Amino acid sequence: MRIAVPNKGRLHDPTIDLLEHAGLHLTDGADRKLYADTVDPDVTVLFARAADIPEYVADGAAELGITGLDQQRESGTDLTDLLDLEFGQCRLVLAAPEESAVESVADLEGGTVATEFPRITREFFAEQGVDVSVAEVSGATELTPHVDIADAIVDITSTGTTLRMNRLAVVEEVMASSVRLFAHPDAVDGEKVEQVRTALQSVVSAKGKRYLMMNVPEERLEAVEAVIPGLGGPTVMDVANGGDTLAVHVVVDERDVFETIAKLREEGASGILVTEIERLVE
Ligand SMILES: Nc1ncnc2c1ncn2[C@@H]1O[C@H](COP(=O)(O)OP(=O)(O)OP(=O)(O)O)[C@@H](O)[C@H]1O
Ligand SMILES: O=P(O)(O)OC[C@H]1O[C@H](OP(=O)(O)OP(=O)(O)O)[C@H](O)[C@@H]1O
Ligand SMILES: [Mg+2]
Repeated sequence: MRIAVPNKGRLHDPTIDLLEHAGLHLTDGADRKLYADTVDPDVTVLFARAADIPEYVADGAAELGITGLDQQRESGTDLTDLLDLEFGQCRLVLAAPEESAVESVADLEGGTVATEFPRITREFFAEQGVDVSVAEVSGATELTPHVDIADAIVDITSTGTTLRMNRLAVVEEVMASSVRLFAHPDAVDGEKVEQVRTALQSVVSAKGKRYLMMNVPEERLEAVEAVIPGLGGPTVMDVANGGDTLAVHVVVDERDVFETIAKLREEGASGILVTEIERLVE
């Protein structure tokens, strides 16, 4: 089975990291190659441009592909979105020069919009019932409204720095995107596909979680259990030669850790350890 992954750009490194954390180690390096083997003899990684990955999967060159939802929408391919990998979060927005009269989508009627995403842009304006001409560019989109090529742009933003630097203001959000695991619709039920999906899911699930370990005097167990949030009950174990001390282990949301630790200490827990979790199969 083949997985198409970004060969360069901002999605390359986090995608390789994700595969590694999921246990799908690349055995022969990721640099400047078309293919790489993984520790699983049935899984090969195919490197391609983020924008080309949907086509690779649609054409059957790979059963799975990892790329941005924006790229899949722009490709017009019919793929199954198996899993949100929760990185590469960004928004496609309609933006116009800060000093321009464009304040709403309707203000662009009869105007020109420059973008690297012509399909998404056409669909957006068609849905809004606003007639524009779309100028397809392949980079530096933010400059086009300042050189009379376009009245507005549809482009990616995340921190907003690039728009601000180019004195552009958001008029409307077109879509939100993040990196997804896509499958060819005919491959969805494959056993290997499900194995890979589960492995990647386990890394995504673990990212926002922490593993807490602590010592608790037996008579404080109930009080400690009462302040532990979520994810089912804790694991409680005897401590060898520990008298009436118990070891309590539990998985909690990362954002709850700070508050939970304070409460655990109040209730008599000690020796509290917090660790990251590599994978969590729910
Ligand atoms: N600033 C950003 N923040 C978060 N995600 C982003 C950002 N810019 C792009 N992305 C996501 O990464 C994907 C690929 O962007 P990237 O810049 O790596 O590729 P590219 O510009 O198409 O690469 P190249 O043209 O060099 O092949 C985008 O389609 C989008 O999903
Ligand atoms: O809101 P911001 O945080 O400023 O991010 C937005 C910018 O990020 C992307 O460019 P990238 O850095 O990938 O460079 P590129 O134009 O070479 O693709 C995108 O094309 C925007 O220009
Ligand atoms: Mg880019």
